[in-house]
Amino acid sequence: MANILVVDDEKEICLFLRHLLSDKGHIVTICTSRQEFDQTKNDGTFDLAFLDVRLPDGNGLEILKDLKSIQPFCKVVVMTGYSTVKTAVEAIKLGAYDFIEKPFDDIGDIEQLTERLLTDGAVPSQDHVHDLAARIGCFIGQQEEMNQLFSLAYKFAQKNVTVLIEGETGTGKEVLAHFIHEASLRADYPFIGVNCGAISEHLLESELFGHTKGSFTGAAKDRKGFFELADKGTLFLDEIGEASLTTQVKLLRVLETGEFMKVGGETVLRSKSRVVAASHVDLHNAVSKGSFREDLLYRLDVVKLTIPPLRKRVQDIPLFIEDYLRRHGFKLMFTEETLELLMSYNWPGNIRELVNVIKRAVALAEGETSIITPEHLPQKITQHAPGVLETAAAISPAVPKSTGFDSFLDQWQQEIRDMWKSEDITELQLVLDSIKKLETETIQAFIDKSLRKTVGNRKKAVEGLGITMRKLRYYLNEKK
Ligand SMILES: Nc1ncnc2c1ncn2[C@@H]1O[C@H](COP(=O)(O)OP(=O)(O)OP(=O)(O)O)[C@@H](O)[C@H]1O
Repeated sequence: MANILVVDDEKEICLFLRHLLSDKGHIVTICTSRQEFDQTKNDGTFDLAFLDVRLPDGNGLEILKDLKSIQPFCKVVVMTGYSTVKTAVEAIKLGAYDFIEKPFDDIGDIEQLTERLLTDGAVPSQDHVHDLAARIGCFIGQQEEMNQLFSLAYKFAQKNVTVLIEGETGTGKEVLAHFIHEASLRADYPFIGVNCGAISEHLLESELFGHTKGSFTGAAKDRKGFFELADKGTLFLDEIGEASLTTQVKLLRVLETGEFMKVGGETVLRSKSRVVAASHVDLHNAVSKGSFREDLLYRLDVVKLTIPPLRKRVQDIPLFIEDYLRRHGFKLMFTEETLELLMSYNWPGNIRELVNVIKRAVALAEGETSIITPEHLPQKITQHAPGVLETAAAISPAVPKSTGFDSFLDQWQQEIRDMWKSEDITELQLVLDSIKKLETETIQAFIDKSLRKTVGNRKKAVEGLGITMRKLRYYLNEKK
């Protein structure tokens, strides 16, 4: 017998849960408002709470924080509608154990969840997350942010919601999508990945939705698309931001209704697969530029998981290497100095780049030595040692550092705002001078950034900047 709290302004939901849970022998306390919750929260100890996230006189997340601080051992399940699933992500970050969607589809699910939560031993812990990750060769590391990310992914994997993964190139978006698939009830069905940016619009539509015989030149027979082949599994749409606007309309339709048609087909088919989408560009920016549909983003962005770049979790690099070497059966050791160099590099290609650097080092050391030293690393990393950066900065001493540029931008904005707000008529020359200053400083800052990135290599810098060497010298005040 357990003490269960139900907080929901919908009386039918409260009565339903009271009926369901007291039938199982539990004591159920009901609050239909924040006010009632405040009056009840200190009445005894609750083992479990079902919380609505939207109350007329309060926010469920505030109640959650409150409840967790007074009764830290009370397990909390939040109840959401489809439009509030995003709030569930917040709730889980704040310590809720799980969420259920209203209206309730399956009473059995609630009974099982209650049973599971009230039987401590059956509560899936962080160990389950790590065990699954290890089984599929997915590294999590020790950083809090990554652990929280994988635990969220694990929880949402079991739900029927679309997941959007954001992260720079090579951060492991596909690896995470695969983890979600394996953690879901769909694990026995296919996991199919497609890169929306790698193929032409026409081919992409045919790959996704299939085509009928004769629908285009070369379509010799009917073919199933990924939505059909994935069946009840997971379809991973990588680089979704690259899909054309026409394909986006069709994707929106499948996500909204589950319906689609083959290219050239006339029969409406239904998809049961779950979509996990990924993008290395910020899709909200793409919406504001008009290259991505807002309604599609709304559909995709139900649960957003953002993978941090490797440079923000360099402490995990030695662990990653250890894990990689163990998984591949290499009996090698990286020296402290080598690890330090790897940790001070900025990894624009993220884990993919790290894997390539490890593979290269292993290949160079093979048959020669079991100790990996800086000699086994590419120059871009050994040259990135502290001191080299200072050399790069010394090349253009007049240039502000990027943080300095940030504060310059703030100051500049303020200066223009002050002129704009001034009651007096502003001399236009002052405005023009200020704009000129912005131009000069911005150019200098971008040049500085490129020189830092190329560790002072001017040839590479001009290639990236798309300017001539002469122009670079001009900007660096070395007019020749
Ligand atoms: N968590 C991880 N554990 C183990 N290996 C990883 C992990 N994340 C990434 N990798 C490695 O990095 C490579 C790139 O990962 P992945 O393809 O998932 O990145 P991505 O973010 O989808 O890249 P892109 O943006 O280019 O599509 C993988 O092949 C894998 O070797």
